[in-house]
Amino acid sequence: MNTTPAYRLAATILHGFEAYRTRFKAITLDAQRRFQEGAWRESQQASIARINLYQQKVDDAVERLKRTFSNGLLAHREVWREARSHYAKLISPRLDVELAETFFNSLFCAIFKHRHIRNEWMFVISSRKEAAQRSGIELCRRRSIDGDWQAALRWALEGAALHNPFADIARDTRLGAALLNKMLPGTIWQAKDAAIELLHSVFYRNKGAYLVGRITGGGDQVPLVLPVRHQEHTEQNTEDVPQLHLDTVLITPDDVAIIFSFSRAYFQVDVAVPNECVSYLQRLMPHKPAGELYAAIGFFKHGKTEFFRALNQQVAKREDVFIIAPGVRGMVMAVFVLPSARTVFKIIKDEFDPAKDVTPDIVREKYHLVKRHDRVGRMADTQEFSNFTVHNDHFAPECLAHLLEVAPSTVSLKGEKVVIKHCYTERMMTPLNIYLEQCDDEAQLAVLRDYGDAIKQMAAANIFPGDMLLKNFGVTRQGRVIFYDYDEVCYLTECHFRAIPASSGDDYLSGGNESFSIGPNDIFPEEFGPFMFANPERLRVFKQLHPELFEVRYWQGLQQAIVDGRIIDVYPYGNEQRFVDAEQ
Ligand SMILES: Nc1ncnc2c1ncn2[C@@H]1O[C@H](COP(=O)(O)OP(=O)(O)OP(=O)(O)O)[C@@H](O)[C@H]1O
Repeated sequence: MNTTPAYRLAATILHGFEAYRTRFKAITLDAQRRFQEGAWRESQQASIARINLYQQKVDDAVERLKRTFSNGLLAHREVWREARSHYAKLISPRLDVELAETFFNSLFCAIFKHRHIRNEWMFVISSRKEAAQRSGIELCRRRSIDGDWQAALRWALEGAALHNPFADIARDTRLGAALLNKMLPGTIWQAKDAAIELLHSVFYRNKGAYLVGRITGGGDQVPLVLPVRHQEHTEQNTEDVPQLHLDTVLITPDDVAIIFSFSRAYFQVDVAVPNECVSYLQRLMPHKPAGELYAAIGFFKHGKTEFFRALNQQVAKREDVFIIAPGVRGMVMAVFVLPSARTVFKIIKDEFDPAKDVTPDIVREKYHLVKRHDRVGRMADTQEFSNFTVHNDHFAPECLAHLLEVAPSTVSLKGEKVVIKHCYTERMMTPLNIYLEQCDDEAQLAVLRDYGDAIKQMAAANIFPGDMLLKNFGVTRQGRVIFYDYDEVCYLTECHFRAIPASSGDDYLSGGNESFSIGPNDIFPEEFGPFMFANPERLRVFKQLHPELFEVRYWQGLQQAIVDGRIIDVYPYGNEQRFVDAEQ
């Protein structure tokens, strides 16, 4: 047996990784039961527990390393070089090699405080070529249509590992087939070789179970997602086994991409070979970076590894340079972008604008809060980086000068390198204020409706954005409005929604009226208008679309629903796409 310190180091890290994977799997596998029983509150807790799990297991493993090895040994980079090579051999039979490598990286970074990030000592580049990782495990089930789309949909639903019965599967498949008839390209609908293919794994999130795959035929393909939910009237009934229904059928790449969006909670889905599942999903959604798909199935740390590798490649291509983010500059964050990578980088400034009542620690805590919370398709996911290092000529000079000026404690020059001690990255969007200046009337109406929906859906998930200015929201390629400025977010239930007393006149905000004092959490929905829109015509349209947002009662009603434990549905597709009520 090999007992060299480097081998024992590798074996100890692997032990830590196995502990993480075992617990991750247990939480994930239990999603089937949670869905079966309609244990929605438990699902929310499981989701948070699984997000926190990674750091807990890294901390445990660091502790173990420190107990087992002397500091001198752990600080010796040559030992890590050897350990890396032992570890690569030890993990080679595994089906999740890439995740195991990321775990090794996490430990290396924890011990060396994110310094010395080099491929010699950790896995900056994966040790494995993709081709070597084919497991031979069957990912999908498949059935030809043979002219009967309803029967194929019945097979799709009944063959999924869902234990509850469908309330009316004939109706579900009839509606599903009718929708496919309307939406599928003729080349597939009429193809003799048309077939449905679905991943064996079921994707669970919130109150939904999603079957994911594709429809092929005539040399063509479309993605396919079948969202399954509990029948509404059985939901509260604890006596009966809840019955199921097919909620809609999604086949456009945009609709499917929205289901897998970076702005949603991660799926609970048991996948035998993560890398093969992600490759399959990428074939359905070619625009989605692998990193986002890893995150979507719960492996957000490995998503960060993939993101970092892709970013390095993009930077090396030198298609463009880092520039200051277009739009209004932040009072708290210095934001720059690499447009070709569709990525923004956010650095906490050394000094905040006096209008801001937060500290750097509060800002970090708010970003962390959002990371753990259900982002309901309305809040961008972020990755956190320490000691992010890039050659200085990758920056536009004015961008680098700006960062050095506003965040000198975070951004520094080391020779020709720019070292950024801490930053967040997230997907680049078009800031809503800029989008509104550029879009036509039809797009304006759609985006104003979605802006209000975004605020309502975050509120239903117990998040109040704090700062609802247009500049704090972005618009995705699919025209969805997403919130990205977290320094003032709080739980909706912590807010105190108030009406302005009739007698307070114009003095109330200045405190001129002594009988009317304002507390730190007081919020006056009647006053939202001028904060949101400088343009009165836009405000008028918005008020017509979302009048309730300006009413105290509306907000208080939502707070009560949250306190009562009513978990409000937020569908990752339009209400008009749902089959519910379709035949009534
Ligand atoms: N994901 C993104 N995509 C595109 N642009 C973005 C993104 N995030 C931020 N920006 C740009 O950077 C600006 C500042 O970002 P952000 O609002 O996060 O900073 P802040 O300092 O917290 O802002 P505030 O002063 O409103 O508190 C935004 O107004 C926008 O123009």
